[in-house]
Amino acid sequence: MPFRATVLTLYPEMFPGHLGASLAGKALERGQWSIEAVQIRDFAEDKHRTVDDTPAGGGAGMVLKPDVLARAIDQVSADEDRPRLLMSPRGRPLTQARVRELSAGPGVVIVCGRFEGVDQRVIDTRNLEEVSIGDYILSGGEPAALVVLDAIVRILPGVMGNELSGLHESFEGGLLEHPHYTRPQLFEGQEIPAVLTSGNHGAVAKWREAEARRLTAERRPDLLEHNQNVERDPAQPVKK
Ligand SMILES: C[S@@+](CC[C@H](N)C(=O)[O-])C[C@H]1O[C@@H](n2cnc3c(N)ncnc32)[C@H](O)[C@@H]1O
Repeated sequence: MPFRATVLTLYPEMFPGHLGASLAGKALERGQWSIEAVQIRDFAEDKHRTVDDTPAGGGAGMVLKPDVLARAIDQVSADEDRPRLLMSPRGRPLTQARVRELSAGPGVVIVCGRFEGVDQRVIDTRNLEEVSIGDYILSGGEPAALVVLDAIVRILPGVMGNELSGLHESFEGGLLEHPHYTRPQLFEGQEIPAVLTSGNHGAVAKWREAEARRLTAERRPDLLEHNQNVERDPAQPVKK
């Protein structure tokens, strides 16, 4: 069964968005994955199709109603084992490791928050996994859902042109990736590092490893602390 994404949103017209273009779009056309955007408002039962209400305890903004959202979730994912994600700045930050797990599964149900967020009881009773895409606030969960799906879809089997290239990315081996160069040999007075054109594959691998470590230490020392035992040959695919 191809990977199946169901997105619950107040703005279904935002999907598939950029995922309808390029390699993800071609894979979508080929049926290698599917996406369905479901309008949460269709599950409101009053004549104004109300989806939000004022926060208990007072304060600014509105909160997505649990009854409406629960009906939507139950309708699209009753009796099945796809993980249910809630896009949320309070969630666990998305990692490439979690992306790999999700891409190996049957699909995902993604709930996009709006306003101040969603009622806590629907998070608890419907077992929603809160996922953040970074420490900043978006106006809604839709762009976050597109980010999560982009990361998943690009590593589905057969989606990327060169399957191996996905194994050499930043984070895959616990390090940021080394810098890249291509022709021309001389650009605005700057040469490609000689080792990369030496034809010595062992030396190239060593240089890439050293550069990956240098960049990681400089920009993301937290990654090195979490991956003290990273021993990686960048010429080899990363073992999962
Ligand atoms: C304006 S935000 C709500 C922010 C919330 N009041 C807070 O302070 O945590 C509206 C919705 O956008 C989505 N969102 C905003 N920032 C996000 C982020 N960094 N990662 C994932 N989703 C995000 C969530 O679905 C959220 O419910």
